[in-house]
Amino acid sequence: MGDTATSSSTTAGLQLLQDPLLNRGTAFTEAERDELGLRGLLPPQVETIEQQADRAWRSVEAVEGTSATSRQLAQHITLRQLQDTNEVLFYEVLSRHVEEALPLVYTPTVGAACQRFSQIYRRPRGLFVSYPDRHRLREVLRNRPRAEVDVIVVTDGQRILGLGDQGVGGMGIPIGKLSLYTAIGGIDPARTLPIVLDVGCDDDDLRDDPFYLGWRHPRVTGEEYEEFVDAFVAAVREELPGVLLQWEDFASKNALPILDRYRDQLLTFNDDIQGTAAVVAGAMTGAASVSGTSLREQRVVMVGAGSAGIGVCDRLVQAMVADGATEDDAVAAVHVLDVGGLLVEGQAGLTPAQARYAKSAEQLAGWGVDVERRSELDLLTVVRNVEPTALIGLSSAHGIFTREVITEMASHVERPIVFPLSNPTSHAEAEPQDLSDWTDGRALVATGSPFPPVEQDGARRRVAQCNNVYVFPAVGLGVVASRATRVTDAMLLQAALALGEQSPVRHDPGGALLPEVADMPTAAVAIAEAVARQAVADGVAPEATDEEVAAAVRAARWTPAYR
Ligand SMILES: O=C([O-])CC(=O)C(=O)O
Ligand SMILES: [Mg+2]
Repeated sequence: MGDTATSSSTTAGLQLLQDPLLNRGTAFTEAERDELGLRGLLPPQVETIEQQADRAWRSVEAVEGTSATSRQLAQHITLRQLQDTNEVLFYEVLSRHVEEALPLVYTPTVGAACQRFSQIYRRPRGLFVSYPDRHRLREVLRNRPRAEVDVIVVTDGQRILGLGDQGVGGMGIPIGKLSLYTAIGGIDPARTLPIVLDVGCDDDDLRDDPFYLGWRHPRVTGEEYEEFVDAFVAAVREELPGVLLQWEDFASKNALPILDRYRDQLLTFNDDIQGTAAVVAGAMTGAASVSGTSLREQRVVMVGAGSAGIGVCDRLVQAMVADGATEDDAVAAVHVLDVGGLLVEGQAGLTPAQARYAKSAEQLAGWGVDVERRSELDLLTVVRNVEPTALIGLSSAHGIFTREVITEMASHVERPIVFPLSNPTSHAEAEPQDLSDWTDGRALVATGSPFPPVEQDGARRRVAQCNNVYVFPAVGLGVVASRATRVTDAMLLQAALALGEQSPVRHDPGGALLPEVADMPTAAVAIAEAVARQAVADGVAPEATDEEVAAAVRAARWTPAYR
């Protein structure tokens, strides 16, 4: 193993075969083999990309494992190796098998790949920006493997999916997200850069694992952490001005402060807060359209007052206002509960973002409850009094959407919109099948985690999963195509509304609230156009007509082909 420093390792032909962006493997033509010093380095057959993709996918399917999970992880490794060998071919395989391949390169399998990052490590990809290098971050960025970059996805590994602190292993997430920026959004893979900020790891078992590849140190926190993130952002601005910087899987306590600190300074957004909220608002738009109600008429109960829950509420309010509601009315129509009950005015410890939704005694007059006692303002009481059209969970409280709560809700509205969004499955607020059974199939459901189709009256219905993958690749495409310099809230709202327009349930009553995985690349084009148009309207992108925007989106789309 390892590179041997013989003269043969430096031949131009071999170098070409070892560069995943340039390598075409057996697809190099006879003429190219002569021209590029490849004669003899490849078996004699010249193949098409179709033949190569066929072989590659068969090798993924042939992978065996002792359990479903171990097989999927081995398939993930196989696909990652293909990505590190020949990227065009990797994306050709992904585009042909997007439905089967997506769960292998992305969630849920990428979670296992992060947990076992140090065991399954083969080759480096992206940039490892580690705390001990804090005084040389520009040097680190200058060493980036690709000169021109359109999109960075960065994590510090502290809150990887629902799996907690993975330290340097968090790198699997930026790699996986960027694969989808290309496979779905059509971002040129040569212009993507995954980054992990290695600021230590608080999982002792991981840190003490003899194979652990990260900096073996407890996490840097407080001012030191902030200064490091600041230094990283400064280095990015110096080295890659204008790049889209997506924050991913930071712990709640850091995610919002980081977003607030940089959102007006950089082309940036947080995928977990803003991306997820846009997808939920998109699913809600689709649901409202089939329920025969408008967005501005919705009465929303949100269970979960963390940054994700409040982020969803903010985006919904924005959508309701865009639909004609006043801001005051929209905010008044959104009720938020935390573990202690409904958020009420004067409650201790509310953040300003939460306080926006806290209800006054006046607003609760007529409920017949003592506002001083929040424990009386529990979910069932709130549902009984608010008669919500939509009930959303980002609470991690498994099963909190009980039969009693749902039956109560369904007695007031014809098509109750119910989104149990907590991940993973074991934290979901309800099971889609139960929601269907308790409402005779009237509930309009979207989840956070994947669930099997729901059976209703002998028919099977796919359940929409509100994953941010419906939005982030399209935001990237829209931003790159329009040469936007900021990601504005209005751009994310337009992404949500454009996604809602693609909701299959609009033309098929048995359809899901969000598009099929196989239709994501097509949906991404429409969403990207909406994002780009709004960037122009907001003055954060150069002037362009709608036709010019559409043409720019088409032109910006990279598709796998040997050029
Ligand atoms: O990666 C996903 O599937 C969704 C996501 O951003 C998260 O759970 O953090
Ligand atoms: Mg995430």
